[in-house]
Amino acid sequence: MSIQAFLDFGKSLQRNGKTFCEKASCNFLRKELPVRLANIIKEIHLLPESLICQPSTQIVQGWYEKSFAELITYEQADLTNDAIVSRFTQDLIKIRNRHNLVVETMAQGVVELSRGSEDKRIMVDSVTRDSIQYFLDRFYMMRISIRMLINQHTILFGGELPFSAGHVGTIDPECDIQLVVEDAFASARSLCENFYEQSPELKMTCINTVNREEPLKIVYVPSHLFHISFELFKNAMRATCEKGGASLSLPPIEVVIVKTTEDVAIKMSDQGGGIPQRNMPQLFEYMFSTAPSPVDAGTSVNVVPMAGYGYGLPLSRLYARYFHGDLQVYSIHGFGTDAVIYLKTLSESASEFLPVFNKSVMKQYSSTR
Ligand SMILES: O=C(O)CCCOc1c(F)cc(-c2c(C(=O)NCc3ccc(C(=O)O)cc3)noc2-c2cc(Cl)c(O)cc2O)cc1F
Repeated sequence: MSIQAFLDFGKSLQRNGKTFCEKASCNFLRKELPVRLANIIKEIHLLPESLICQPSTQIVQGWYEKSFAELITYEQADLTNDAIVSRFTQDLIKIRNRHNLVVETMAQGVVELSRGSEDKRIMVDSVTRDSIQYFLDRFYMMRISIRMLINQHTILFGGELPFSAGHVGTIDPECDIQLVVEDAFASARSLCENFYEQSPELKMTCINTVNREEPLKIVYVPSHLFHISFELFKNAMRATCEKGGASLSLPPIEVVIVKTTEDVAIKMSDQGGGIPQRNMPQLFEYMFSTAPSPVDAGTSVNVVPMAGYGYGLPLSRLYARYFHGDLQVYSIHGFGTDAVIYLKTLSESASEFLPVFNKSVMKQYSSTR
């Protein structure tokens, strides 16, 4: 699906009526969701045995198999029966809630593997690490796509409220990029103030090369852009405050947003000291991110780290890539870091970027089986 297709379907409710559209949406989802779940389940089976055998991985696998089994009971259902259509929508809400903690539970499975909870002899070799990195990128991207399909349906038909008026499901047809980025900055800033008792200022420049003097708007999912921006601002503020120490004036975080006919680019530049090039690959690694967190290391539990080895960055890159955008980080060690979010300007070009399951995928795992 492209963002435009999601939008067109949502807008067709006025023309075709809600009941007709809910049946059409059910008919699409009862085929599409089991296919996406089946792809994930097939790929879980290809994981290194050392990860599959972990208790938390087993829990996640069980959730996917249970949800698949529930959805395929609708394969031949009579969708002219309103009660069945309504039950399908309620079951989607139940399935989405069942999977709310998949990221954390899967991360726990990776931690259990790293700690060798089952068998101290398990060392995570680089081939296993690579296949886990490959799997989790695909696994979490598929999860983003499944939750997008379910959320669109449950907001349009399940009585769940859209984020605000004018939105079509989770999509804002006129998403004001500057406002969402400023919102994310404010949220990260209050977290920063609580933790560091200081925070850098924001210096923002907006350039709209398509319609000068107009606000920079595109059709997008504001919650995705907020999630990505919030994560990047947290990192930039952490580096700036850690480097700045108790100095009175911190260098600002400079944001430049540029919209052209092709792309929207959002660059966030900080003077937080940067990272050595040798460390850059680790930023996006799930295995690195799940190293025992500062809290695990015995720090007092009330110390909530600004950025605590979470999956924040790799997941943010998946959100950016989901509709064919990207997230890139350029760091100058000794000076600071630039993080750039790229989004598609045209909603027709912003189509879902889905992992496909085929023979070449199986080769990616073959060396670990
Ligand atoms: O919780 C999560 O998922 C995010 C966890 C991630 O947490 C991090 C974090 F917030 C910020 C940094 C960091 C540092 C740093 O820390 N520099 C100090 C140091 C100096 C020397 C060496 C060395 O010699 O090895 C390493 C670091 N410098 O720039 C950044 C930085 C990183 C990103 Cl992705 C960004 O968007 C903006 C930034 O300013 C690194 C993180 F890792």
